[in-house]
Amino acid sequence: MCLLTLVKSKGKKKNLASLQPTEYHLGLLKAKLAKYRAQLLEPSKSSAAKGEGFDVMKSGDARVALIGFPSVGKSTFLSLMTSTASEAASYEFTTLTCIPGVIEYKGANIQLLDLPGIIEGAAQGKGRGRQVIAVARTADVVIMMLDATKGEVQRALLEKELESVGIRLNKSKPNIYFKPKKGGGISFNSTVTLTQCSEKLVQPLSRQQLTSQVVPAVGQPYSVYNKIDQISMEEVDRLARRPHSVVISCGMKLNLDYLLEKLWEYLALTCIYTKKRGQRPDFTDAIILRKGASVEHVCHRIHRSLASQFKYALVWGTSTKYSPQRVGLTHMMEHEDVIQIVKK
Ligand SMILES: Nc1nc2c(ncn2[C@@H]2O[C@H](COP(=O)(O)OP(=O)(O)OP(=O)(O)O)[C@@H](O)[C@H]2O)c(=O)[nH]1
Ligand SMILES: [K+]
Ligand SMILES: [Mg+2]
Repeated sequence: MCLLTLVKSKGKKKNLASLQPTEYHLGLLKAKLAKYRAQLLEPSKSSAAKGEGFDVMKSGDARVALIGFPSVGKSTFLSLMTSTASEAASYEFTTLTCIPGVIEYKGANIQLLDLPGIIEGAAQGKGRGRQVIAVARTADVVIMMLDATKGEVQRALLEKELESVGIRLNKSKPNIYFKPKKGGGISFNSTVTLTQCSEKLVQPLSRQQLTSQVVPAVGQPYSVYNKIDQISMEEVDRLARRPHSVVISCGMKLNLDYLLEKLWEYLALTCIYTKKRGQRPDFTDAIILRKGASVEHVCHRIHRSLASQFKYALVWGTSTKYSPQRVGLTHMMEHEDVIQIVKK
């Protein structure tokens, strides 16, 4: 629900008016900080050559980045899961750039990115840390790949690195949408109760700052402990029970299917099928959207101008009370719903 509508309709004008001036200044401060952070993450001119090969085009329905210390098995994993071969070897820093591959799963194309190993201090620019972290920020899900033989040490260090650059850990993405208004400013929409920000607070921020700060680019990272062929059964058992964790062995191809299932859950993609009037739904070609997508999102995916010609839609599936149900643009779609759009 739009925050402003909420404020007006429920007569809670106080909410906006009582925003502390300090909060407003905090908003400005965060905007500045976001700018500095963005600069920090950009490779400096002299190191431009080092950044070569990191600008991989986004493709497919979602992007997953592999982050981890050297030689944990990131490249081995990419080569196993995709048709791309990424060189793997027993020495550290085998991979020096970003290598993209594609996982095809349940009709979706998931872009998987292999990256160089990062070292402690990556966030401050050690090694290729900045470039790697900058790529991680563009991902829908980050897989923290860990060497199971190194126990918990790697996980704690890696979490510290990622958190120090503002990558939110183990928190789901907030459902906040925004777009620039024609007359200036930003229109703001949220499906959750906001505790940390408000419409007024985000006005001083530019679109880019909003993307990087208010709506973090990265969802929950997932810990994947590789090389379980090298540890005891007890240790496998212990690691597998840790929250947000999956144990695998690339070497012995163990538990990879389970990892894919979990990854799919984590991505929480929503498959929508379309149907023309008087015809059966087209189950061969799903529209794949992120969780929390509305009818409006579906329209945008079909055609840019469809939302403006939209009259109503008929929806069959778990998102409706009865099927079909006549719904408007703001109706939230659920996984495997069928939709028929009626134009004006
Ligand atoms: N025992 C065992 N070895 C593995 C497993 N997965 C990968 N390896 C080995 O670990 C070494 C490093 O693998 P890579 O895939 O190059 O690791 P990486 O994380 O890409 O390394 P960098 O690119 O150097 O950061 C190689 O010798 C692999 O054969 C596994 O499940 N078990
Ligand atoms: K390696
Ligand atoms: Mg590698």
